[in-house]
Amino acid sequence: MSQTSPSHTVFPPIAFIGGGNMASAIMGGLIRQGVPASAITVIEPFEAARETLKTNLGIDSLPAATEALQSAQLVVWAVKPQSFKDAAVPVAAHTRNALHLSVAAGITTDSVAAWIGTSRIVRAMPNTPALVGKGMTGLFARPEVDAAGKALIESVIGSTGEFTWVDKEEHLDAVTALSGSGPAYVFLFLEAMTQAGVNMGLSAEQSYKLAVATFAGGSELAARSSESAEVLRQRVTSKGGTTYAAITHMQEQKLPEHFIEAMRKAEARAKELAQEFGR
Ligand SMILES: NC(=O)C1=CN([C@@H]2O[C@H](COP(=O)(O)OP(=O)(O)OC[C@H]3O[C@@H](n4cnc5c(N)ncnc54)[C@H](O)[C@@H]3O)[C@@H](O)[C@H]2O)C=CC1
Ligand SMILES: O=C(O)[C@@H]1CCC=N1
Repeated sequence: MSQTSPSHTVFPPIAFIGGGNMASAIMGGLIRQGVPASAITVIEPFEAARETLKTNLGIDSLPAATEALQSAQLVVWAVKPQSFKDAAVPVAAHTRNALHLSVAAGITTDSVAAWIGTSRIVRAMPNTPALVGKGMTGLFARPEVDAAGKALIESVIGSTGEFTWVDKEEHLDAVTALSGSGPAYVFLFLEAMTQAGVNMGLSAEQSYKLAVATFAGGSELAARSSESAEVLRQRVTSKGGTTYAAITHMQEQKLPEHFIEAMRKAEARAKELAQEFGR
């Protein structure tokens, strides 16, 4: 079940560990909901990233963990999986009473709990369309997270788009392969469709516009329709027509099978990340 956040949420003080792409997407959502930049504490060691946060979101960030973290009731972990363990050491002592939200791919909540000394953890897998309020996020809560904690997470993540809860933590690896990495698949298709248009004589600009609008329109039609993607596809595909020629070639080349196999690779990589960078 997909949901969006309730409106008129009052957000408590929130800290972000890591102020890169994903953190910025979530902070942008919070700011759109009316959270003042001054209510957000960010630990971000790299100066260039701190300047970007200031310029884009008006947020002042700190280069290292300080006692300022103690006021945070929610700590959002948005560092790379390989940086998580090192980042946790200086933060943990200040944040044991907070609720924690990790967006790191692969890293299990068992690892996070061992590093930060509390089990009040929600693990999330967002995606970059969160930057424009069109994100899709998978969420998993440990049993130690109560209903109020889950409601807070729904408000924070809901400010970036839609979300769905999974009952088994391992399913977040599937979510990672599907919607977490998924925007990159869309962009790869956009690149290929644009190139095809150029090869057939269209300008790059016009070709890209056609491709982007086709993805957006196809997605919107699927979202609003009660019919399956297969039926919607068949509606476009006149027997012996142009679409039939393209789809038949894709099926003969086993494009769907290759695509499914590629997503298995992403899921497997998420599990490897847990092994490589977990506790
Ligand atoms: N980019 C994406 O599409 C998605 C990313 N994720 C996850 O989000 C996490 C962050 O990814 P991005 O935002 O793309 O990476 P990013 O590289 O843009 O941001 C990570 C930030 O963490 C900072 N950092 C490094 N060491 C730190 C430390 N010790 N303390 C505090 N901050 C530190 C870096 O300077 C950097 O600005 C990753 O774990 C990734 O798996 C999840 C879903 C989608
Ligand atoms: O590629 C990655 O590892 C991260 C997780 C999902 C999207 N980006």
